[in-house]
Amino acid sequence: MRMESHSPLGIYYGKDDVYVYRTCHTPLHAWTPIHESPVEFRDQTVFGARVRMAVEGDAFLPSFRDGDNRDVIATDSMKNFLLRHAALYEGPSLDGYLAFAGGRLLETYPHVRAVELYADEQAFRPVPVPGAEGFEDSTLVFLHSRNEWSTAELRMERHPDGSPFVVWHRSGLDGLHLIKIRGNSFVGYIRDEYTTLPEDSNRPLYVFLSARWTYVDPLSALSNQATGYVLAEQIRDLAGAVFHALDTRSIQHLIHRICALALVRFPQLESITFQSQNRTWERIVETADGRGQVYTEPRPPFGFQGITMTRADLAEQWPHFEAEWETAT
Ligand SMILES: O=c1[nH]c(=O)c2[nH]c(=O)[nH]c2[nH]1
Repeated sequence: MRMESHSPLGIYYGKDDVYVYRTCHTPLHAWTPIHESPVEFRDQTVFGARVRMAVEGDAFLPSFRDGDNRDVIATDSMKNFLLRHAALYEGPSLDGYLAFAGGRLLETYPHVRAVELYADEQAFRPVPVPGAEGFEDSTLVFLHSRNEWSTAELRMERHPDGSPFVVWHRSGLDGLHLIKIRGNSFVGYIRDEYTTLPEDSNRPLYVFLSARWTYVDPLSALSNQATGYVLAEQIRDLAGAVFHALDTRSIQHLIHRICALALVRFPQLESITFQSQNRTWERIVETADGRGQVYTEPRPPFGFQGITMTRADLAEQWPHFEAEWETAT
């Protein structure tokens, strides 16, 4: 999910796909342990990101209108700026790195009115190696994980005194693909002359998920201590645990409960968004022993769902959610 930035003049430019790798970075701690996840920290011996940076400002109009490049920061220089600032960044989080680099960019180039930064984590996890007491994490060899990844995005502008501030910031999780092999139904929907889908009281459900969340205080994620940081791995595990525990009546039902529990578990979050796509496999045949099924990929088109839940939404929609969830699971 890569969004465009829009300046009042409708002009912006920047650099995309800037790959930043930094070794021997400090680990990122999961400051709020939750019942649904064993993850305590993210090893960042290899910290990787694919970054997109876009700048806006009236000062760039002459370059668009007249071909006058005197105020243009070459996008090649932007790439160098991002890479050099990866070495100078003292905090632990991807989000904090973006805020650091964005703030320094605004300080360095006073004619830039706003900067937007987006990053997809390039996850490298230690491989298990045999040690004296069983398997342990290698400190030398890391696996480039092609599975789900964390994201960070923010916009920065400057105060009247010239100092930079964060206009908005979101952390996220992309590429999460979860299959639940039974315990899902989809029944009771409108049946009319357009309906061909049979009701299913026990379907497998394969969903592609992505999430975005905002903090009550962005410094929880952006400061060099990042003492309120929510790891995307925790959101991933929470989504998996909710899927496991819930007899899902639809994907809408599932993502509502995931958002609600995330807000309960992480009081530092202001809102959470989940988007889903229904990729439920097509059932072909039962296995010979009658215990399993053979499936294949579904054909397009694919249904999708989305929800943004704020703390106020949760209080209004379901004031006793936490107690009811604990009782039900
Ligand atoms: O979880 C679902 N929600 C829907 O709205 C829907 N519509 C559909 O055809 N299948 C599904 N599944």
